[in-house]
Amino acid sequence: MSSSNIILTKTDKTVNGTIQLTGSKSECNRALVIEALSGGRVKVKNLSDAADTVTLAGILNSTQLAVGSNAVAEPATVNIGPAGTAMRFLTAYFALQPGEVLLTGTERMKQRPIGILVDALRKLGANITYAEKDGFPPLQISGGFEQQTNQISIKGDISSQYITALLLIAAKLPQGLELHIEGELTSRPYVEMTLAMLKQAGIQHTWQGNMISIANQEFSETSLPVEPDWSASSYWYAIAALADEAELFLPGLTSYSLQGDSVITEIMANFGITSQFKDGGVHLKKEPKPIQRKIFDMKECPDLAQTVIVVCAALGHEATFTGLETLKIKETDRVKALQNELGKMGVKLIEKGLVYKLDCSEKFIPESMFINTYEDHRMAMAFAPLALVIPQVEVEDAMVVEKSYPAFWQDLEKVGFGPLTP
Ligand SMILES: O=C(O)C1=C[C@@H](OP(=O)(O)O)[C@@H](O)[C@H](O)C1
Ligand SMILES: C=C(OP(=O)(O)O)C(=O)O
Repeated sequence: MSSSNIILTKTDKTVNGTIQLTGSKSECNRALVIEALSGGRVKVKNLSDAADTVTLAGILNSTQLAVGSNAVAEPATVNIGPAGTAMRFLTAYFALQPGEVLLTGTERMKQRPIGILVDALRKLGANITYAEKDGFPPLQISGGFEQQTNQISIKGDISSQYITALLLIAAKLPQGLELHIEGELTSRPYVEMTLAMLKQAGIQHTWQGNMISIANQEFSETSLPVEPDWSASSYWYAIAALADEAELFLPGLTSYSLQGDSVITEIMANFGITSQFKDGGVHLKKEPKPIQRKIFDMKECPDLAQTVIVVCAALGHEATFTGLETLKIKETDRVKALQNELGKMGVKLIEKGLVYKLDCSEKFIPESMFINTYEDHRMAMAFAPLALVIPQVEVEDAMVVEKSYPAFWQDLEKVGFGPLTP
């Protein structure tokens, strides 16, 4: 598929089908770093085809080979593209590995803050300098260091990815790590996912109050299976919510998941979507009912925010949203991007301090709508379901979905969204 726009139409408002989702990029990215740190004792199972994961796997493979052949004497430039999670995890990983690396990414990556993580790693003893702007990638990392302390304090309210990055390397630190989380912890389920996966890989921890401790210890010989991506499932829940009738089967998803985004089942129950776990997956069914819930807190599931806000806008449901603070430093400023695009159907997302209110009083359904995507996969995927309520939806830069869900458009085509005109 070319990197051009795509046009979606869906005249028939019924959606039926089976969609096999790719693996969770969050789980995969953790599993890959754990595999690399374990020296191959831990093996990843069901690698995702998300571009961020493929990029990370390629980098870890090539840099491990380079270390083996002593070829890292020359500083290597490592370009992580738009993958924020991988950027943060690799910063900690390369700080530990011997060798010189210039770690960089897209122009947007150079605007995504990393100072909190760099400060923490420097306190541990790591040698990291900023190649351009203080506090932001690219980073010059001179890997391998003598550990200065095992006590680190870190702010918890900007990104949980900094915390995960430190936890992933903690067991390899000679003195282990005692991580004190300052203030509120955002995206908490992602930290829980990290600790659960480390545990599967044989790494024990304690978490008491604001303190997470991991001693120096060995990884076990084991495999880490990766579940399908619950964040990706959210677009199917949105499609079901906007369809007249929907019956969908998503194989491989189970009621117990390491992914906090599995909370989409509870969120979408408010929109009449039932989730039944059987046949080795989840069955979604639409059973129309009035929407009751008025307040949605997205702090623990920020990647679902766009999906849920677009569904509310399309249904004219004037809900209130909290926990959107971190959206401004993701692939784009997602709050601004949502405000711009919802504005094209007369819906406003009004910021009042930390609370956002959806105002649908001037909402209208245009004949066609052009969706700008701001190099953000979730803008493309969250707005695509609008083709069920707007006769024609054109989505800019269709390839953007590759970051986490490369088969998204093909999957839409399977259930009758079309013609998909590249
Ligand atoms: O650790 C992870 O895999 C992720 C953590 C979250 O980021 P923040 O902790 O920055 O909110 C989430 O938005 C991102 O897509 C994936
Ligand atoms: C925020 C996201 O990813 P990352 O931070 O890894 O770029 C995302 O996938 O929504």
